[in-house]
Amino acid sequence: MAASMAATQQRLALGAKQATCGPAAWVRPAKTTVSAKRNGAVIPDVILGCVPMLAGSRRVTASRAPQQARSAVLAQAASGDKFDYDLVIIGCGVGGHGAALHAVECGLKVAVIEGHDIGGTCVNRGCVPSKALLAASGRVREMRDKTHLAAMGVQVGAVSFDRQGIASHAKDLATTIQGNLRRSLEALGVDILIGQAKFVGNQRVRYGLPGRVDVGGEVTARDVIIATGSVPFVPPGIPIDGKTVFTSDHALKLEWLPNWIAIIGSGYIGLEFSDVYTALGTEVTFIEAVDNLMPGFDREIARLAQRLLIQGRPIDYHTGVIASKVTPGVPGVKPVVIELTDFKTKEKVDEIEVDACLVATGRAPYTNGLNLGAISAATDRRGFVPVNEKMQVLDTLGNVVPHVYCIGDANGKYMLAHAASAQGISAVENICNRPHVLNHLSIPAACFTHPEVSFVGVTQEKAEEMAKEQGFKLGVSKTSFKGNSKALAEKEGDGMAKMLYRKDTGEILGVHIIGLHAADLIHEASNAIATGQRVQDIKFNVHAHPTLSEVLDELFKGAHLDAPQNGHAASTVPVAAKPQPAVAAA
Ligand SMILES: Cc1cc2nc3c(=O)[nH]c(=O)nc-3n(C[C@H](O)[C@H](O)[C@H](O)COP(=O)(O)OP(=O)(O)OC[C@H]3O[C@@H](n4cnc5c(N)ncnc54)[C@H](O)[C@@H]3O)c2cc1C
Ligand SMILES: NC(=O)c1ccc[n+]([C@@H]2O[C@H](COP(=O)([O-])OP(=O)(O)OC[C@H]3O[C@@H](n4cnc5c(N)ncnc54)[C@H](O)[C@@H]3O)[C@@H](O)[C@H]2O)c1
Repeated sequence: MAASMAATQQRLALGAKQATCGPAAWVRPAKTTVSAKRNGAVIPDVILGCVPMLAGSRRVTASRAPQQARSAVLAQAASGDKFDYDLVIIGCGVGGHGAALHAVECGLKVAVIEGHDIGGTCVNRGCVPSKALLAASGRVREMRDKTHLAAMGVQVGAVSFDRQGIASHAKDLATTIQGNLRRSLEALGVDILIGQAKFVGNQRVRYGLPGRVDVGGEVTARDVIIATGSVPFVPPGIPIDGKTVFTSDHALKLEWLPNWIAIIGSGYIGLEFSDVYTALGTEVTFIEAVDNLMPGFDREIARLAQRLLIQGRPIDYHTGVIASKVTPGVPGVKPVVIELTDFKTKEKVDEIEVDACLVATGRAPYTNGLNLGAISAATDRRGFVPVNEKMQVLDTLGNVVPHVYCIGDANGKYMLAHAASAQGISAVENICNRPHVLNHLSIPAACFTHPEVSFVGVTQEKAEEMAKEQGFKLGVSKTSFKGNSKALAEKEGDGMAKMLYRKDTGEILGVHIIGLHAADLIHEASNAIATGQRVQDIKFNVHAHPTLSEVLDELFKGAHLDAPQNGHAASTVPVAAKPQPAVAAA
């Protein structure tokens, strides 16, 4: 999203003069244009009197305001088409927003329909506020770590924080980013329609708000993208009271700091909140269904993460158990009671009492009420909308539902903000008849704990399976942050990086990093995978010294193929010899 926001600013600075992609005829009308074409049809000058409105500010309207009605008419007149819009996007989270920006750039006339708040989960209840909490609490942790500071000759007095101040930082940031997103859409002439949308047909959508006859309407579009996202998944037997038993939706408000909190689930949300809570003085107990913590991570990285993020902090854990029953409490008066049941035997094994309980057991698609039956589609058993590799929605028989696409959390392929946005861009490319398939194995992921964990591609366990099945030798290269000058200057030598690659072809299968700024470091690897760079190419990249990026430099240089490959990229020259810390390569 940040990237698309930056791109928006850039485009605005350039005056949004002309579409930078799409068929030459798809030139987007801009304020300064005197004549323009849309989908090949010339827009008469008389209509162009309205064109500035397309590129100008557009307010959210309760009903189809005259301005929106006019632009819909304009779109029809312009294209000679029978549709109000080229593209309607249902849901305006980061996925819908990314798709809308790209569609405008491709010259499409676009509307988004949003039922709750612009920016969706990521901006209002996810990435953005959680990273604000992590930033503030991380600062508290750092400043309270006297040993760490003393090792650099720094002394600090007592460090205090204001809980409400931290909570406000998160809320204010969400509000700011939400406003930025809205303005970026308005400035590009995207119509923002408010209401819950449902299909009437493949190319016809109705929207409105319950109990509000003044809100809503019906629009038609040549293509429709479903981008309705997800909501917290709460297992049966767990009543959410929003005070003592809650999901991330409530936790992000940081309304109070319990002395002791149980976190059900040790995935991304569980880990990031354990980082926030322990930094601010709360003790944590993890309850994890699988036999080990962080089951989604590469095993070696999870073991190191356990040492760096769990041990030495006020955290204990129960693994292989589920919270079969949770009874809410009353803050300061009555504890929350959690019954633990063995995940495999289903026998009750324990009962714990805590001040609060955060349920972080995954997310469920928000696809209710879309009336998918009207387009002969149905969700899968878990509520996700099935799609093919072009993000086209599939019906119950696996056939493409014409003109309907689904991106982001709602299709369940990869529940990350940047994945939603990338899928949106991919869907728009396909809508514009430029076949595009997103390589999901090149999408990076990061957990913003202190230190951070990041990865791209497959885990070592999966790579070993692939090597066995496909009969190739797996290469494993590893480096440590302990050998990196920049990390040592920061007294942050804890961490490692690992690369998995094919020893025969040099193909990079996965890269995993845990350590300072791992979330930023992963992109060299993810971009290499996306662009098909191989070990024998990437090891000639040059990295500034001293930077953390040299952790990856050493990782790439430490990879060895079975047989020397012919040549490397012509423009690269082997880096000048510089002392390289020892690198372990399998
Ligand atoms: C606590 C937390 C932290 C996270 N941190 C990160 C992170 O650091 N990095 C990361 O990559 N990901 C993170 N995520 C995941 C990320 O938020 C999601 O992957 C992302 O928001 C998905 O985007 P989306 O556009 O698919 O859906 P959403 O952001 O959920 O947006 C969907 C929108 O559609 C609207 N909508 C739904 N149904 C309808 C309808 N019928 N009509 C009209 N509108 C409708 C909703 O109101 C919503 O605004 C985090 C999630 C959580 C919960
Ligand atoms: N930094 C990030 O990118 C980031 C941060 C937060 C959330 N997210 C996204 O949000 C989504 C949801 O995050 P999450 O942490 O809730 O889900 P998750 O899938 O990452 O982890 C859920 C964990 O809960 C465990 N679990 C499930 N049911 C359980 C039960 N009944 N009892 C005990 N344990 C149980 C699972 O084994 C798993 O370890 C993720 O898919 C992720 O993509 C991303």
